[in-house]
Amino acid sequence: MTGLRVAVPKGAIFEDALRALEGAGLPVEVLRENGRKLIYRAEDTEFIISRPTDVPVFVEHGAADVGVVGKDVLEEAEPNVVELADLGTGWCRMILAAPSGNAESVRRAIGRAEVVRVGTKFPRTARRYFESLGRQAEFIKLHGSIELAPLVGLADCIVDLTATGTTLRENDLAVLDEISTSTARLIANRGSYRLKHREIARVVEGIKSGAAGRRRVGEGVG
Ligand SMILES: Nc1ncnc2c1ncn2[C@@H]1O[C@H](COP(=O)(O)OP(=O)(O)OP(=O)(O)O)[C@@H](O)[C@H]1O
Ligand SMILES: O=P(O)(O)OC[C@H]1O[C@H](OP(=O)(O)OP(=O)(O)O)[C@H](O)[C@@H]1O
Repeated sequence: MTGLRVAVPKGAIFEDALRALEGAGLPVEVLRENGRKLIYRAEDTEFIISRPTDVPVFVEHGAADVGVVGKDVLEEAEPNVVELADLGTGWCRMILAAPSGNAESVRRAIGRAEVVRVGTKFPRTARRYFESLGRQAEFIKLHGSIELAPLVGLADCIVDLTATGTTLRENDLAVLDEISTSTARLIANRGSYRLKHREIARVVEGIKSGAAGRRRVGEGVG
């Protein structure tokens, strides 16, 4: 019995988010219906299904009490929310990459402080990275298939996520630098965290103990 509204991201981290929320005692089974509904109710918990990048928007504005979102999205959007737990899943890397054949010339261009064109879904993250190098760049905002940009002359390089490396490999792109790593996080609305502290703390505890188990399993691999 939580009385919480929970924002769940569709896409890459949907299943992991369900498993973590389930481990924290939330009645997520209803979300496995596979329909087109956007709101699901079970017991006194409400789940809303949103685009991953919109999860912090719903949470910041109080339209959801808590939500699950990648750290990469939090670093890009810097929403005014409380970050409460690391789910330990949805691991990926934010990288700078360029076509293998151009990788060295792009690296040299950045080294010479030439203004390179960067295709990315994460322009603020990319800008911060170039600023940390003391370099300027032109950022071209895209919403998907970022790897395409340098292959068709839209950009010299990209700042994007990679997990298995398959997309980079199949499109013949090389990693020039790793900017950060990301895993899925539980976030809460600031007001909800005060008003529904006990309910949210219970979810956080459940997720943290589940995440510890997930890390132990992961550590045993390889
Ligand atoms: N290939 C991947 N493997 C594992 N996790 C990933 C991968 N790509 C992204 N992620 C993680 O999952 C989150 C959601 O990614 P997904 O690809 O489902 O979103 P999206 O459809 O691009 O989002 P939106 O449409 O809202 O911009 C990312 O923010 C990141 O934390
Ligand atoms: O290293 P990999 O395992 O191949 O994963 C990397 C891909 O996953 C994400 O794309 P997504 O699937 O979200 O599609 P998108 O291009 O439409 O954003 C990311 O933007 C990469 O393109």
